[in-house]
Amino acid sequence: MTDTPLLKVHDVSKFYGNRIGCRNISFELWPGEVLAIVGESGSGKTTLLNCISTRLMPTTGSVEYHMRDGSYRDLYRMNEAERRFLMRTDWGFVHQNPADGLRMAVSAGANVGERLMAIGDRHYGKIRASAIDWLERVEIDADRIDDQPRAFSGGMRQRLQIARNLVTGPRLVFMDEPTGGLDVSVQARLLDLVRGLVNDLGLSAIIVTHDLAVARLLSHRMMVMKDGYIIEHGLTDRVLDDPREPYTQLLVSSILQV
Ligand SMILES: Nc1ncnc2c1ncn2[C@@H]1O[C@H](COP(=O)(O)OP(=O)(O)OP(=O)(O)O)[C@@H](O)[C@H]1O
Repeated sequence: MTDTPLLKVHDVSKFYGNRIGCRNISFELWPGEVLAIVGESGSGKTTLLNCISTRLMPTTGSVEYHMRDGSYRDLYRMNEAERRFLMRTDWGFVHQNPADGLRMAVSAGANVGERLMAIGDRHYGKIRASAIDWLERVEIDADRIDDQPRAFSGGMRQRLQIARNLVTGPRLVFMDEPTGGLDVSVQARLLDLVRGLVNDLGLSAIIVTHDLAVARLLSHRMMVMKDGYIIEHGLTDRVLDDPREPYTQLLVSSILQV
C-alpha cells in the first residue's frame, strides 16, 4: 500500500426527503485495501455505496479521488463525461443481480470484450484473446464464449460479471452483495475467486454485505452501519473478534449462534 489514499470521503450525507439514507460519513480508502460496509437491511449501506460511486448524488459532502495523474479530483464536481470515463476505465461495479451488470442477450465473450472496446481497443483478435483469458480466470470454460449469459447458472453469471469488470484493469471495484442470492457452496467458490483476484491484482474494493462471513473473508477493514451512521469502524479481525459497540456485539453473536 502507498501512503496516499485512493479515496477521501468527507462528511457525506444523503437524505430522501426527511428520511436519512446515510449521515456524516467520513473515511479514507487506501490502494490495495478492501473495505466492507456491513449492517442490517435499511442501515444505509447501498445508499453510501451509490453515493461514493456517484450513482447517486449526496445531499452534502465530498469524495476526492486520486487520479492516475496524481491529482485529487472531487467526484461531485466532475462533469458527466469525466465520471463516465472513470467508470469505464478506473472502476468496476459488481451488482448483486448479475443481470444488472451484464448484457443478457449478447455472448459471454462480447460482454467482456465490449468493455475493452469502450476504452479504445479495436483489434478483434486481441479482444477475443483477452476475453478467453478472462473467462478462464473466472473459471468459465472458453468453449462457452459464444453462449449468452442467460444460458449460465447464477454463479457463472456472477463470475462473468466479475470478468467484465476486471478486464480493463480497474483500480477500484465497488461490490453490492456480490454473493447474495447464491447457494452456499456457490458462494464459497465465488468468494475464493474474488479474494484471489483482488490479491493478485492489488485492487482496492468497497464491498457492501450483510454477511459478516463475507466481510471476514474478503476485507481488511470494516465499517458497521446503523440508521445511516457508521457506528463502528476498524480492522475486520478486531471488529469481529472484539466488537466494541453493543449493536456490533449483537450482530456478531447472532451469527455465532447459527
Ligand atoms: N429511493 C429511496 N427513496 C426513499 N427512501 C429510500 C430510498 N432508498 C433508500 N431509502 C431509505 O434509506 C434508508 C437506507 O436504505 P439503503 O437501501 O441504503 O439501506 P441498506 O442497508 O442498503 O439496505 P438493504 O440491505 O436492504 O439494501 C432506508 O431507510 C431506506 O428506506
